[in-house]
Order: sequence, then C-alpha cells, then structure tokens
Amino acid sequence: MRRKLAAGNWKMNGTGQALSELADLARAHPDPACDILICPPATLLHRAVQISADNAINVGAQDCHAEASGAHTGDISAEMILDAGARHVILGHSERRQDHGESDAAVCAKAQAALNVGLTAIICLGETLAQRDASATLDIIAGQLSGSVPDAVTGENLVIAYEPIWAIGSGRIPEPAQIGEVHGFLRARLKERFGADISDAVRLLYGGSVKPENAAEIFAVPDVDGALVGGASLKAAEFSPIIAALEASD
Ligand SMILES: O=C[C@H](O)COP(=O)(O)O
Repeated sequence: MRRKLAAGNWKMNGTGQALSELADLARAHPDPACDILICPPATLLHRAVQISADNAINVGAQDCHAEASGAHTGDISAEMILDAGARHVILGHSERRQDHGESDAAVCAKAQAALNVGLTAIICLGETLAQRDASATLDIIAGQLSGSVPDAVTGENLVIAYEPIWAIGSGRIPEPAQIGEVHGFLRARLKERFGADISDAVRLLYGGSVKPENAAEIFAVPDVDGALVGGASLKAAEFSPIIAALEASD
C-alpha cells in the first residue's frame, strides 16, 4: 500500500524567518496519516532538517547535479543533500527544464545520481497548454517518463509529479478526468517498463495550483497519491488543510 505524500516546493522563496512555518506545520500534524515533505531552497536545507529532526516533517532539496563532485560552481551534489540530512530531491521541474535547459537525459542523469546515494527522486513532468490543445499530452508524458526515469528505480525511491505547465501558479487546474487519464497512463507505462511490484510502489503526485479549496477533489482522483504544492506550501495555515484533505482521502 502506497503511503500518500503531501510535498511542498518552496522554489526560490524563503529566508530563515520562513522556518517558523515548518515548526507550525509540525505542531499542526504531530502524527500525520500521510508523509509530509518540505523542499526549501538549498540555503535553508540544513536548518530545516535540524528543526524537523524530532517531528513528522521530511525535508528535501529542489535539484542536484548529475556528477558526484567537481568544478560546477553554484551546484550541489546528491551526496551534499544527503549530508545535509535531506532524503528527497525534486528533479526536472518545468522551471528548471525551462530556465536551465534541462533535457530528459539530464534529468535522468541527475535522478541516477540521487538514487546512487540513497535519495528518493521526485521527477516532474507535464505538458504545455499548446501541447494539450494539440492533443499531444500523453505523447509528451510518455517521452518525458521514458527519458527522465533511470532503470535503477526500486519503486519506493521514485515519485513522479505530474505538473501541467499551464496549471503551475495560474489558478487553473485540469478536470479531474484529465488528471486521472494522465495518472492512469503513468501507472500503466511504469508497469510495462518495470513490472507491477515496482509500478505499484511509485507514488504519483499531482502538482499545479493545488489549494485548500480544490485539494479534496484532486485527491479523489484514482492513482493520485498526493500533491506537489508550490505557493500554497509556503504558509503552514494554507498547506495544513491540503494535508488534512489528503489524510481524509481514500
Ligand atoms: O512544484 C510545484 C508546482 O510547480 C506547483 O506550483 P503551484 O502550486 O504554485 O502552482
């Protein structure tokens, strides 16, 4: 049985003051019925881990380099993330694919680096609005899935986040049936490639304008195992009802 996952991606938001939100979140969810993960900027990673050492909040990073070490100014390696005490890393977010030109192959190499040190890779994929309008969504998703996910996954160490690019930060979300179509497709493709045992263990998150008001509807969609939340994860008061909706979902 997959344990549901409420993941918050703080993106390039937050200085030390924002860490009080972590403590508030932990107080609101002392014994959650789902996993809770916050991915702050790299500058806050270690402090976030320290604050969360004795509570139910997990901490993750937002990116890693594909190499273990070397002359890569400004980057951090998977081992550094592990050393900071985090156990998850988001990879291939559309903002990185766009801002940094990350290809599926680059995301796959980063994911392999993450798996090599024992991190769980949260690999993001999703279509643009033009691709959806052209009925190309499943083709795009199939290509990203096959190109971005390394062979060495066990199931438990892989999370896939379906994030339609047009839904990110826009206030728009797909119809539940559209989310269900993509998630069902992802599960089937994972099963084809890795077999049922691994496919059944992979958690599939939806991301893009998840808010307290729409969370229950999204979590009722089959094969949605949680959410990757951006803006609404920045404040405990807004993320907490999303977590509660996930806990209440079947
Ligand atoms: O990683 C999170 C997603 O990009 C969703 O962001 P959002 O919840 O602000 O739309």
